[in-house]
Amino acid sequence: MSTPLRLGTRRSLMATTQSGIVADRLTALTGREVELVGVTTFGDVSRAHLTQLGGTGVFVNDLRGRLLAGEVDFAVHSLKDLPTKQDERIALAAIPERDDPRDALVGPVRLRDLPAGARVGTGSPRRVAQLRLLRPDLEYVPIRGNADTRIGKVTSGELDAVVLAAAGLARIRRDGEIAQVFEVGEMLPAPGQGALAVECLADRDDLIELLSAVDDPLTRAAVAAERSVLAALEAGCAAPVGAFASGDGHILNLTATVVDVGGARSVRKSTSGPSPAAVELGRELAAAMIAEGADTLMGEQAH
Ligand SMILES: NCc1[nH]cc(CCC(=O)O)c1CC(=O)O
Repeated sequence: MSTPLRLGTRRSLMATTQSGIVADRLTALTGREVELVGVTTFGDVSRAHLTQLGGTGVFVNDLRGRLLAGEVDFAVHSLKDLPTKQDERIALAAIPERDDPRDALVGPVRLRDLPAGARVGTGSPRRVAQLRLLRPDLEYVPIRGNADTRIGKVTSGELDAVVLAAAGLARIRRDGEIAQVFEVGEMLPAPGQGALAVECLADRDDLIELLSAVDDPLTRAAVAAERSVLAALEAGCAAPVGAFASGDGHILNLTATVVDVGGARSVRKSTSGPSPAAVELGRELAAAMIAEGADTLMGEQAH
């Protein structure tokens, strides 16, 4: 009997749910037991300073610190929170099959049925920018906090609706309150949205091999293309950049957009190409978008 693998996870419901799903799938496929190790990250204890600390990257870095310290064997992150530049000491050992990549509106009615002037909460420039294209007559209110806190502002009447990732809502079992799931054509998700990243130390070859059991090559190719767009635009997770790719393992279809935060102008382009060239596909699409002025839309805050 081998010892259980230690999976480091934040203690939030969303984090423990997604860690538990990966743990169960790994055990089912490999027979290896997994033990969840709850970790309180620096980002969890000093939420107020999250903006100064550099957004969700703090959670990722804290869990990576536990890997480097040998306290846990592997970690599961929301892929869209990973910086585009990989730490070479850490291996992205698996990208499991993606959940719903789309954004969702939590509120009483669909976006088109909200009255003019309705207050819609979202902290994401990407969502605000695309929502402004759909409904320029609404008021967009920046909000922070976890998904429960955000939904609470609708329940309390402080806001009329909030927009969150459908996958995250499902993981905290609040998807019953979704009034509308946006089609990717009307609201491009963040690169990697709905996907998970399984990381361990880069020098643990046996563990990387074991974790590859939960890897999904179709998802891996799609998110590689999406993240390549983001990297080539030199944009971070707070940039008004949406990207979505899907494919059959041979051909990958990729669409990306950059919208100026005022929602007045946008650049949007699609392409397709062979799946193994996912990274090049994303890079070329970004270059074509920059040629159409995408970089001038991002503003200072995107860098
Ligand atoms: N930035 C926070 C974050 N990171 C991952 C998710 C949702 C789940 C996912 O995209 O996999 C969320 C919340 C949200 O955007 O609504």
